[in-house]
Amino acid sequence: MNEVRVQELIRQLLIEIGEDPEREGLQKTPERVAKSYAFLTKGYRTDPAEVINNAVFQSEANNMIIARDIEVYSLCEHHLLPFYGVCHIGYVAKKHVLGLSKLSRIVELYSRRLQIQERLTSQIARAIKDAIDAEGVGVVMECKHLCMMMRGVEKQHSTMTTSSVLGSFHHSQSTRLEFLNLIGK
Ligand SMILES: Nc1nc2c(ncn2[C@@H]2O[C@H](COP(=O)(O)OP(=O)(O)OP(=O)(O)O)[C@@H](O)[C@H]2O)c(=O)[nH]1
Ligand SMILES: [Zn+2]
Repeated sequence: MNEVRVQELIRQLLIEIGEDPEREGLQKTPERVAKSYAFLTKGYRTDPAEVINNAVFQSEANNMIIARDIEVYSLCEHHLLPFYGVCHIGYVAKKHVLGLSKLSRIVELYSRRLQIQERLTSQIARAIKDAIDAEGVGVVMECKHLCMMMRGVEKQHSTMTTSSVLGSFHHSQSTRLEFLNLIGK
């Protein structure tokens, strides 16, 4: 991302919305916004292999591993407004498990992009499945979308829930139910 070009675009945007980019409070705004977008979209410039960083460990146990309430902040691709909430992840390993922090890092990798919640949910599930050849993966995400709260239909209390289930979480109802039970759903 070319931050200097983004700064100029933000300056133009300020003018178009009727602001004066030279007034004191706005002088550094293009620079701040460019930095902010670089962070909020860093997922495009992050290499999945680097994120996982070989934190794949052998394990014979094939019980279910759960990470609950991982915070999610993303931008909706329709309005560039935030959606945010929590993500719950479960998987059953075949031979390998992932370093615990890597689940959160995979969430970051895909949430720091322009997204719809459905795709974000399935990309996270797929990345975990592929990284360790898991027997099954389940991801449930619950988010609030500012594009529905502060504009548009202006619904303040609605939450969107999405899920993606792969492998045994897809085929086996008992595995899926165990997952939903463990995440408290
Ligand atoms: N399925 C899905 N829809 C989303 C997500 N984020 C935003 N949307 C919806 O995308 C739709 C875009 O609809 P459009 O009619 O093209 O855009 P709009 O006129 O701004 O729509 P309103 O929000 O209804 O004012 C809206 O219904 C949004 O609520 C998401 O993550 N998943
Ligand atoms: Zn939106």
